[in-house]
Amino acid sequence: MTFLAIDVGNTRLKWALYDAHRPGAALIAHGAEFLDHIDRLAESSWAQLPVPTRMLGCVVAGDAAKRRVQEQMEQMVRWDVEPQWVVSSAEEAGLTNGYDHPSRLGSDRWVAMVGARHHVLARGPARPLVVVMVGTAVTVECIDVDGKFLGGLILPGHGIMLRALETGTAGLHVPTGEVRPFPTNTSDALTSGGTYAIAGAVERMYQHLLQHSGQEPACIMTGGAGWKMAPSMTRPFELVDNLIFDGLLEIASRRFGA
Ligand SMILES: Nc1ncnc2c1ncn2[C@@H]1O[C@H](COP(=O)(O)OP(=O)(O)O)[C@@H](O)[C@H]1O
Ligand SMILES: CC(C)(COP(=O)(O)O)[C@@H](O)C(=O)NCCC(=O)O
Ligand SMILES: [K+]
Repeated sequence: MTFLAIDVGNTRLKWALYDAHRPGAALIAHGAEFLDHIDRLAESSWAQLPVPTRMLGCVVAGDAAKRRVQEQMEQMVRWDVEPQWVVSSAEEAGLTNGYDHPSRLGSDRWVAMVGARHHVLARGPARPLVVVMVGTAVTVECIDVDGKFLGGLILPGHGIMLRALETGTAGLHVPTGEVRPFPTNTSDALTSGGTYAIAGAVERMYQHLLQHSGQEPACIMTGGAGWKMAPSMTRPFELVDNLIFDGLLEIASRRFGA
């Protein structure tokens, strides 16, 4: 009973094939493609793959991207698997959704929160939780000790911040710099500005959650650019590579049964 997990973000599609649709399943193969390259998945990365029995994904890159992924799945002659996509809901896998309109919450955020909550529960008692996802955009979610998603921030990721500054000013066209406490050149000033904007926003949410719960939150970070942020955080953050896949496994085990 192989399981294909797919996460279509605004920059890249990430996929992973597991030997079962349950938490802790063994990873058989995985990969990532920029969205422009979705249309060659069938003839490249997926060509030699064992046939998936079930599939579950999350997509925030729009309906056209979703259709292109489904087209690739249809092109796989030996595959006979129905594409299923997570939609954020009021409740899922022990998590409750405090969003004003639960279905408007990005499904990648919802799935990552499911993964993070179960990551904490697998290690000990429930704790309040800050989940940071550093992708095209950055999201910072707060979950209370009972598993209620209280709310979260959306801010621009590194790339968007730099592009916004480049296009919005006359004099900011410089190579990527280093993160410095006291930047003394334009490159370092831009790179440090972006990094500390994110770190500062996260710190603020940590404080909100600490104040709300009266208990130190656990902190988990994920996403393609998470490793860039890790050294600049003000609190100890656990960097988890595959939080979205962990969430998809958790949801799949409930949805598809044993
Ligand atoms: N090898 C890489 N390929 C692409 N983007 C990368 C890579 N390493 C880090 N990044 C950064 O990660 C971001 C994309 O992360 P990702 O989690 O794939 O985003 P999304 O889920 O929004 O598609 C990019 O904005 C880029 O800054
Ligand atoms: C916030 C996001 C753009 C993040 O996308 P990503 O950086 O993962 O590509 C995405 O989760 C989204 O489109 N959300 C819908 C709006 C919301 O969550 O409120
Ligand atoms: K994402």
